[in-house]
Amino acid sequence: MQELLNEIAEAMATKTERGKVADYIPELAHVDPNRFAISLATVNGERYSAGCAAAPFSIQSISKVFTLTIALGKMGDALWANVGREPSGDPFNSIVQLEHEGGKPRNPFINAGAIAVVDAIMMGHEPKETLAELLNFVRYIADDESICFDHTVAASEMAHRDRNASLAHFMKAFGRLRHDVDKVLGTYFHQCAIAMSCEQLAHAGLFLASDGVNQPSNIRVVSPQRARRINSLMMMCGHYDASGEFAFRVGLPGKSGVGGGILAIAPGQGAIAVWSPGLDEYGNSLLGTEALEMFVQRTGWSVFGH
Ligand SMILES: NC(=O)CC[C@H](N)C(=O)O
Repeated sequence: MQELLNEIAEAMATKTERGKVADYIPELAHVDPNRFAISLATVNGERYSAGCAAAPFSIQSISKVFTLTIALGKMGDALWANVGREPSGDPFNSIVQLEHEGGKPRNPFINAGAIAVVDAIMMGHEPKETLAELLNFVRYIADDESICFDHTVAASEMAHRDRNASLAHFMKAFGRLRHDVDKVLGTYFHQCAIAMSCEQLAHAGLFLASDGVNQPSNIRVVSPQRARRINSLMMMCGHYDASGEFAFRVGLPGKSGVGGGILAIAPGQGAIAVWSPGLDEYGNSLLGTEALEMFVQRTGWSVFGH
């Protein structure tokens, strides 16, 4: 397995077409597009990495998996009153469907859906309390107390919030958000600005590969049914309007972020985190997807087999 990850990292190092680093959040534009990392954490407790797998990066929308998990823990199926479970077929920051669909976002992984999820988690509390809860959860599932928010990235996104603010205000106008819009956005931007390495992310995702049980601690995080459902949502919606393409090429539940990370879950096998900052036109990591495609071709770990 170590050899395979080395091979993947070497293959990615030779690529000249590396995608485009996100610059609509100016702070993300400074990241070196030549960086690459891959980490695998298996359900048997094995760990393999190649590239700069200990380097933290902005996890961005990958955080939406963690907030969804917390929200389902707090309110269970009541969450679905305000967030749907269908792929949107539109870009991650699109507003168009909200108007026709009563302000209810299609799924928890597009921006509107994630903003609704964070509003649901707040439950009348202040942003800093919600963020402390989120950080504790992420540190717990990654078994790493060093994980932090990158406040510079959060501030950069707050300063350029017009698009996400539009989504939030629009939903609020439909009565979908309970809290003050700026407080919800501040919480959402910090959530997206969590910095993690591929090693930490693969560890954090392991409970989803393991029927809801964190490894190696053997502590249950969610029920097997909930793990299955979160994986289904990642498969159908985790890459926005390129979710079908990702399923076609990789065939694993996956969640991408505009920081260039992807967390992929191979149920019963392990969690794989990849990072390459350059994005394709849908905002998903170009080489991260290629690396995962190579990984499943060689391991046969796609949920659809070889
Ligand atoms: N796709 C993403 O990673 C988007 C997250 C980013 N924080 C945003 O709201 O635009």
